[in-house]
Amino acid sequence: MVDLFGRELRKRQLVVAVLAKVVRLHGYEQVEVPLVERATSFSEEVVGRSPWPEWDSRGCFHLRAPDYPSSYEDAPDHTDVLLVPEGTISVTRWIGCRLAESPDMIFPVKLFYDMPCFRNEVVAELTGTKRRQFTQFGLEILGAEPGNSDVEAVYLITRCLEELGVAAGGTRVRVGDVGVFNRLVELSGLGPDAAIQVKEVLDAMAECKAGKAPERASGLLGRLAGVLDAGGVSRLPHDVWMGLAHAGDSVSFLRALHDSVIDERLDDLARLVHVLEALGVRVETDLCVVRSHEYYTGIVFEIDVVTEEYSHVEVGGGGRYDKLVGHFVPDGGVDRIPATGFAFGVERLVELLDHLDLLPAHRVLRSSIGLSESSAEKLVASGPGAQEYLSAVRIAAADRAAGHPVDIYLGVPDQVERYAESRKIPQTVSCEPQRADR
Ligand SMILES: N[C@@H](Cc1c[nH]c[nH+]1)C(=O)O
Repeated sequence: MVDLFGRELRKRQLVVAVLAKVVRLHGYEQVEVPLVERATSFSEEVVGRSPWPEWDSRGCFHLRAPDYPSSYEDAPDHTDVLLVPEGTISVTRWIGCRLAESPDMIFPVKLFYDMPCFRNEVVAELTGTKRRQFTQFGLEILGAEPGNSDVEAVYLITRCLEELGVAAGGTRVRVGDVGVFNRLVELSGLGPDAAIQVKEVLDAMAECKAGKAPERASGLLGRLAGVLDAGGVSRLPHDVWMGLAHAGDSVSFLRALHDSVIDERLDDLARLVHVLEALGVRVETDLCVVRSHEYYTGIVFEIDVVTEEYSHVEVGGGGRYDKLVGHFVPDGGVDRIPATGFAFGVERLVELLDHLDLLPAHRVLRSSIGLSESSAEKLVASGPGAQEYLSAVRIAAADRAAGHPVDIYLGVPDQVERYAESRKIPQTVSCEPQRADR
């Protein structure tokens, strides 16, 4: 975990502010959730069988919070909680509880959030953008059937990146459908543990195909063959799994099965791709895109930024999760609230924007969208007296009202110039003491 200050912090704030501006413009409302969440929200029943998050349950920070009933002298009860590893669970828990209070809630509900998340990454794997604390900017559309809501989620990803300066063709969205994966598991008679191993391999293969550490591919294919053999999978489904993992165009392997469930999913996927292309989104289909979170139920996608000289695979991802909200409606009774969404890893975004030179100093310091902290255009050189400060506030008021940041000097008197210089504040004005208004 790191401390952030100055330019680095402002970069992140700028990116989040741009993202928030885009999604607000599209009618999304911000939601803020706590940093801890009950461990029960992440139980296997809710989030599925694969270890959470990212294939290993040790990847979460678990805590036991003591609850003292009425004084610290009382023996405490305990609540098992964890530091949130992502936003979707908390947001769906919130909406589920709200739904119980107001059953006539009007759907869809369009939300976004910007929140710190925590994952206990292995120390040797920590990097500048893979840290144990990171920021997610996410968006959820709750209570909307598959179709246009998926289009909107994916389209907004491209709009967000465009607004940050990434050219439209630079954003690539890889789409798949976990419904296809689930059906193939069923057809090939794979047990739950084997299915999770296969899913993990496909997830990694999707990354390889997208260009991230492609040298892993042959090892992954070997591992897949091993899992399928150990699971006693018969010849045809065996070949389909291998072909799916291996192929650039995994759709044709699946079409060859002539299975109505799979065909229907592929038709929906083709429709989604068609609409996205009409919106100018660069989209590729890859059925190896399955995502690690098991709450997904349908369309899933991963977001890359790929230009001629630069490639960042997976700056974010998302998908449909039609069965999650129901788990959080107290007293049950709600089986399906269709929902979709995505999240960006903000640090990854900052890194790639930096790489593409899209966060130059003037943009970070003099952003037009509300980053005024300490990037003052003017310094009012106030002295230590209260009256001087009141004058300075009056002097600063007009500029501030017009949106120009003004800093009032609060240091020792003979250091004003050094201060202005070191903070690179272009203009310093002195202030004459005035009498305070009565
Ligand atoms: N919560 C998901 C992203 C997402 C948001 N909505 C749907 N999916 C993640 O952390 O990867």
